Amino acid sequence: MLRLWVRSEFQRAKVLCASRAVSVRCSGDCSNASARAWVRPSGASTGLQAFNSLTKQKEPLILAREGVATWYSCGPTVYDHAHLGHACSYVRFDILQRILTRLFGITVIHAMVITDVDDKIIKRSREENVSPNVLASIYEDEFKRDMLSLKVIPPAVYLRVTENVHHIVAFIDGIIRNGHAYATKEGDVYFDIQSIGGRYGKFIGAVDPQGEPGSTTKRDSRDFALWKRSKPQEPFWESPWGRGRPGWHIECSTIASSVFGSQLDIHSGGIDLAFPHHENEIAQSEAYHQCGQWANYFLHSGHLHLKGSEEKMSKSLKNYVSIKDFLQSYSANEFRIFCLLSKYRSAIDYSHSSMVEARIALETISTFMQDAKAYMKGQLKCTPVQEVALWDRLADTKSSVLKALADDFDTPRAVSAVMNLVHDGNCQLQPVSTCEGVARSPAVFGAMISYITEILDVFGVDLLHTKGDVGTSSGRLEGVVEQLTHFRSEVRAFALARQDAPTSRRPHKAALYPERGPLLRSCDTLRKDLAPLGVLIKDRGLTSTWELTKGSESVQDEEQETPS
Ligand SMILES: Nc1ncnc2c1ncn2[C@@H]1O[C@H](COP(=O)(O)OP(=O)(O)OP(=O)(O)O)[C@@H](O)[C@H]1O
Ligand SMILES: [Zn+2]
Repeated sequence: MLRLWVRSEFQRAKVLCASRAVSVRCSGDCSNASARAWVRPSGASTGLQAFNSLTKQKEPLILAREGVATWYSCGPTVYDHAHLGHACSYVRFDILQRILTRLFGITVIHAMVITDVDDKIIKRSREENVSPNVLASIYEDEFKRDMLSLKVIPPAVYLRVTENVHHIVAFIDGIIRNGHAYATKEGDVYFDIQSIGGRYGKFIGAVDPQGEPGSTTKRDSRDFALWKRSKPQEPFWESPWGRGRPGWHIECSTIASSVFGSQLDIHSGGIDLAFPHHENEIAQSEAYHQCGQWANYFLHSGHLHLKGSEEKMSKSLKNYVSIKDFLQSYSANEFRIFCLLSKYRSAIDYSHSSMVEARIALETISTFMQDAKAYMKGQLKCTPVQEVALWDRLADTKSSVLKALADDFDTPRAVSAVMNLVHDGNCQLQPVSTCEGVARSPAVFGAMISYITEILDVFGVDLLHTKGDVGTSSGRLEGVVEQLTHFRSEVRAFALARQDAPTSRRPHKAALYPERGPLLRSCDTLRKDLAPLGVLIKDRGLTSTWELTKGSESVQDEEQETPS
């Protein structure tokens, strides 16, 4: 339903954009400096705007094939534990992909490389006294498991560099034949930056392109390695230039091209990869394919820092929190909310207090959902609800969320719209002890519950399993809590039953049965004892509801009328 509504909403914008689109053609002249300007792709507009690092501004997102986005992302270099910096980048892009798929009806075809041969892998494998293959495969498996535990949808394919070296050799050979790379007498191959003239430098920005260290026979200090001759004891492959292994940048150009051919809609990665890695990928790919614009959109995510640190979290700086350690204290849902609360392009500070903020936001939503359900079931009795106003607020929220997400995936704005809806819903749920004859409006709360569940599900936040996040992964355990609460409710209702006639001490109200007092006190004790264990029981008149929390709750004594 949500998707159909969205599609019709964006149909108009789509037609307008498509008619303005300019076609991108392979110029065949990669040295033409004027070809540096970004050209709006031809194809189908999605109605979204995305910030394109190639133009440093928001551009209409236009896909070569209607309803399909080809998406390549640089994966990790697997020589150490995956950390929260990785989590941040891959969860943020996962959220973007879910938005495209679920809200805008776009099929995302996502391919990711795993860098499993590299200087750092070789160095670490020597330190650990294991082979580079074994080391890489241990950390690759761990990375994939960590991504699953963060509920990141896996790409359609993961591709390892070591399984694609034959493609890489052929790709380098193609670049040499096109006149954009050269082999040295030592057996290295370098990209010839001067051969592409002014086309190099899309992402340089403030960075001074010193170039990487390498052979003294490089033609230009900025030339970078496509192929490195192997040193003793290093892994190697045979090639026309002798034994060696691929440079870092060439793996992405080759592997992206082997999956998607000469044209790509979206390329993503952390902002640290923009220069030189993505710059060099573009140079290689356009030199190989002899085209003017290989990838149409580059999306870069901001860095995660430990709060107060200038440096990004990274393996090489050893300033990281591993994903596994993080998940001992917080849940995947909470991490997603933490990510959603900032724009994907912003730098983000990680700290306990920022996680507490995310936790509180999630609990606010969960508590509203529980209360709204209790209201629907008639367990929570409330003053009359302004139903028409709530329906209007719901419709406004849907449209604000959609507008925010179509505007370069503005998730903080979308979450804020949802939180405002929760706030307004809460304001309407004013409990009363009796509601005889009061009109009820369960349907509008049902609609709010459905929408909030659905939009959070789009973001990958699974409210149904929020309970599972806090340590009760088994649905059976939830069943036990349900039964326990039900039993307690019956005992409590029995203890709160009143004697038939008013007594002289309480002439206007029938008294409770004094001998049932201990039962009532036991019900209170059970409620208080369960709270630190993460089970929050709420008594609502004669019935009770429950929800799972993080277990830090302390419960006040209920003002019960204890039988004397
Ligand atoms: N702190 C971070 N914040 C956001 N994204 C990050 C962070 N660290 C790494 N990434 C992103 O994760 C992906 C994989 O990065 P990579 O394996 O190079 O991690 P790394 O820890 O930076 O490693 P190294 O320290 O060896 O460079 C890249 O897209 C990178 O931009
Ligand atoms: Zn890459």
